[in-house]
Amino acid sequence: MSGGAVDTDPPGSGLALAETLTQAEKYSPYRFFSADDWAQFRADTPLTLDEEEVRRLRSLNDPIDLNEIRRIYLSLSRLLSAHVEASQLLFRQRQAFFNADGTGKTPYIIGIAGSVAVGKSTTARVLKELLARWPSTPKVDLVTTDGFLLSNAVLRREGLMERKGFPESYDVGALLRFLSSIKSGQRNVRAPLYSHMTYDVLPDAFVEVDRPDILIFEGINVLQTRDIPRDGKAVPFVSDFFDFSIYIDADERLIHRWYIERFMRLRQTAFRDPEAFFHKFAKVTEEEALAIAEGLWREINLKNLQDNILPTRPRADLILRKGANHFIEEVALRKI
Ligand SMILES: Nc1ncnc2c1ncn2[C@@H]1O[C@H](COP(=O)(O)OP(=O)(O)O)[C@@H](O)[C@H]1O
Ligand SMILES: CC(C)(COP(=O)(O)O)[C@@H](O)C(=O)NCCC(=O)O
Repeated sequence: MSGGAVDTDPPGSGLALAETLTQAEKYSPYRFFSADDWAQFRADTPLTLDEEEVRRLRSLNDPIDLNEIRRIYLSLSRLLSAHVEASQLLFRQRQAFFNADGTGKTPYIIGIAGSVAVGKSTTARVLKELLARWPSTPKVDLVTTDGFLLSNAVLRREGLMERKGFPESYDVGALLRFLSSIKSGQRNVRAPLYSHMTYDVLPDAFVEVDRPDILIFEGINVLQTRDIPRDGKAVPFVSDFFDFSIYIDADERLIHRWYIERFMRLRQTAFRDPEAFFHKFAKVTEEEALAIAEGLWREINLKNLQDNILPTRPRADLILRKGANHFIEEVALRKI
């Protein structure tokens, strides 16, 4: 990441504006933009969503609005359009290089990573809609990695219920088989589904992915790596299948606040359902609920963020850094 020997201090991978606008940017693999500068790159990209559609796409507790789409997401959509077009051109050039006749191009895969409660789902859904409305009307699918979690029965048996979301709680083999099938151009590839209501993977429920032009693959773990074995039997990382990756970032204290606020709102909504796994938390006092949310944050999600998610940030092609209220304040784009 440091780009060779230099006399100065090695660049940090942090995104604090003060740091990024100085010496560090010169040696960093990223170019940094304030949200206002980033917004200029939307050029004449049309706004294809309306206020009502944005309301429908956003998650609980995420105040994203049309202005934020205009400010951040139109430039991102334009950038991704350039990347997808370049990838299609490269594909045709490769075909010519091999004198191959046209087996179709396989899906362009965009990974979206970041902490629990940082708002990955909203970003993924908004991008899906914007990309699908390009003039070329590509088919865009979205898959989330929670479907690849081990079932609660297995997690309990292995003593991993308190480690949900940690690397060992996913069926990594299934994740890799899924992405490998997609990238080899297979049709009707099945991805398992997760329910936040039952807090478990859904038995026998799948979504079928049938050769989309673009697949958005979203989850906390998508940029994670593993130790490489010395016996030459290395298996790929999930991100080896990505054409582009995005990390949604924010100060740990903000994400903490968003997690707690969301939990307290879920108590008044989703947890009210007697079928909900967390229904018991709708019935305790406000103070008890707060203590439970704080415990879940501290013991599971914060640890996972610090140990397994944040360390993957420097692997992303693009980092969207949020400030208070979920609004993006800074953008870092990997130099090419
Ligand atoms: N216990 C829960 N019950 C119902 N919905 C939930 C629960 N936990 C999270 N969600 C919803 O699931 C989605 C994914 O949440 P999460 O994995 O934390 O990612 P992010 O907040 O980055 O999108 C969000 O839309 C969130 O509001
Ligand atoms: C299901 C999750 C691991 C997120 O999974 P992802 O889609 O990012 O793979 C997370 O939302 C979660 O439930 N974490 C467990 C701790 C908690 O209940 O907050």
